[in-house]
Amino acid sequence: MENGDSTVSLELKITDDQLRSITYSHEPLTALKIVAGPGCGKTHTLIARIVHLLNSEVEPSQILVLSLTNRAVLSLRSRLIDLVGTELAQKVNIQTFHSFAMNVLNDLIPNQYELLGFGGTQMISKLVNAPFLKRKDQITKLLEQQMANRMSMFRKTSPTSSSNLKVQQLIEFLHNTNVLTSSSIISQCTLLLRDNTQKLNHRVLIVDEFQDMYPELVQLVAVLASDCHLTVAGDPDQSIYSFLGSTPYVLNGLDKILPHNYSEIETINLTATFRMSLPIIKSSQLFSMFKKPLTPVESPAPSFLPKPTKKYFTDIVQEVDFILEEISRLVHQCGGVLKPSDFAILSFKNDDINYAQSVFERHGIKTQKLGSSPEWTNNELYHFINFLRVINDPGADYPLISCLSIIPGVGHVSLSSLVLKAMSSGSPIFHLLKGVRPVIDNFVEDLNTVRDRFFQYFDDPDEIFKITLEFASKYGLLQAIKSNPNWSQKPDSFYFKQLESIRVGFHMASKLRSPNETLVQYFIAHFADEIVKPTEDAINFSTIHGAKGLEFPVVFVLGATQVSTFRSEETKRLIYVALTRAKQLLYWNKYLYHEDASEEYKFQNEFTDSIPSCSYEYVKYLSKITRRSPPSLNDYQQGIMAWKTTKNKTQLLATAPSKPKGQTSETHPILYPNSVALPFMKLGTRCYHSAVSGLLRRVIK
Ligand SMILES: Nc1ncnc2c1ncn2[C@@H]1O[C@H](COP(=O)(O)OP(=O)(O)OP(=O)(O)O)[C@@H](O)[C@H]1O
Repeated sequence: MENGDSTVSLELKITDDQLRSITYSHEPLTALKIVAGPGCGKTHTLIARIVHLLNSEVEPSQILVLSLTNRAVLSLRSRLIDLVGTELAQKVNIQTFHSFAMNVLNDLIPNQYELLGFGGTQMISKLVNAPFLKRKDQITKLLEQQMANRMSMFRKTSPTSSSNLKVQQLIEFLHNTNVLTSSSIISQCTLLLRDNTQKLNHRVLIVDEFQDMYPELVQLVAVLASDCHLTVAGDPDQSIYSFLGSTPYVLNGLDKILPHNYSEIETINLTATFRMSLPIIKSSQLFSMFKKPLTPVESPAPSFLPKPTKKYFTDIVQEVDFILEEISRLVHQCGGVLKPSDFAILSFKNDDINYAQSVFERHGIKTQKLGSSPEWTNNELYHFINFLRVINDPGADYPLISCLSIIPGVGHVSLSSLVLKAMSSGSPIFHLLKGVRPVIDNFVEDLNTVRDRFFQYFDDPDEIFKITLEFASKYGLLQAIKSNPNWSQKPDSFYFKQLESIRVGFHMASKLRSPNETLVQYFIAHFADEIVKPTEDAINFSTIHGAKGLEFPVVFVLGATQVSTFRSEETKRLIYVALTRAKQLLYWNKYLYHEDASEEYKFQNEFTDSIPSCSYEYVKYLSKITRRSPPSLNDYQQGIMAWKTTKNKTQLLATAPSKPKGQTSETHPILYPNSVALPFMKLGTRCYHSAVSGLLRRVIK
């Protein structure tokens, strides 16, 4: 394609099937479906296809690429940048479904829509005081039903006292304040686009991870595909969002989703995997529903590749101790070929992963939690953003009521009567606060003082962060944190690290904002895009959902609390995703007292109960996978000896050199106009501690 006077060229190693997928026609009303197992290069192929499109006179802005998570979007963007450079890659429209839908809503309707976040569901449960509305999923489900029907079905079940806010009034309040749930954002966007598709100018729509499309997303894809070319990629065995309504059969049913005027739908299967060793392929195939043929690109596979290890534990304490010692052994016996970032510990449940991470941190080992949105947006620290928004604009009802809902001493009656008054008078809630409760009067008085300081320092990220944190801490943030039943079990670093990522987010916002917006406006619009780029000196922790699409040389799957492995097909698919994140060494742990007798016999051939040996031959082989120099035979032997003679083996891991000699870790964020990638460990940790440790530590511990 002509881009100024430069031409983009593509030099990649590709298989024949990948080449066919990359160069397949992009005529309007044709579709290409790429079905492939883990590591077969779906993402790799999609990126190469985008480069091919750019070379085929498709303008970058005419390519719309949608995926589910920030992490997937970041990965697609950074891989595209590697191939075509930042300037051209930035022009290709790569977004999550949610940010795309939110942008469409905000472009087509002159309202500032916002997402009902973590704080919102907590606020709602306090506001309506309905016993049937306690859990986040119940609230979200109810709101979605209500928003969809725009009618109250809950008159009978909603509270009857006149001072109570009824559910339908709550819906109206949220509607007036332009608050949407994550799935209603998608459905509202679909409704709008049904009448307005001409406002979008894409010629090609590309959707990655298509197996995870749930009904609302499928409808949006159908509308967006109405007069362009569609390419989708997916793996039915990796469909793990059935709780949102997705099914592994959605790929099969693509023809039923697409408009009738589509002239052809071509399917290309990719079967060569570039990721997993042959023993890992064989073990993971036990969990494949669709039994797709999958072969390693390396053929024949060397005979010394270790089988995955299957270990049994009675509880998670014992299990995590084993993992700690095993990682320490591998790091030392492999003579520098494996670094902490090569290890991933994956689990079914967030609590397990938090526990495991806290044990590692207690031993002084650096860790990082992977996820597709910043961790603090899914816990009590989310309230920080509401305080920030209230300081920035007290007239915004939704963040204001969210803040009021966590102030100790402000109860359901005050909150609901405020909302009802605001609805009947049409005044902003801020104008109605006087005299409601003494604590609210103090809040208003402090808010006015805080706002003076806030606008004085509007361009100073550290001050903005500090002012907001002080104010939020005084009015309920700390109590909200402490109300979490698990707060006392979390390591000291749990909230500190996340606060640090917020503070660094402000720094990034001050660099990335455009001249006509403030750093706070930028931060408010983009905080959810932040994801932490992995660093070399930290071990990775993630839920299986959060590790989707990633790969690591060594993977441990936590299992001691996973009582029944074969409860459902969905669980099998989760296990499949977990096992297939591993390139070389895989540990699948299980709960000792639960035997799935009917299935267990199948594992005998594909797993072993011994730990893999680190022979020199294997270490040299591993060095090719991790692209690090192998140790000399002498260094290797010394590592083995050091391991044998050291008593405290875990301590050995904490003191392991974090970086190979002469090599610096690559922690630079990739800066996109609509994302904030945060290398938070690099930017002034000390300054942050002095800013917040006094504040938080005093109250939390
Ligand atoms: N033709 C190729 N040549 C060399 N490496 C490749 C090729 N195709 C894919 N890879 C590598 O294989 C690995 C897996 O690729 P990719 O992430 O695109 O797979 P995927 O099918 O999207 O995986 P998953 O299903 O787990 O999301 C990556 O490290 C990628 O760089």
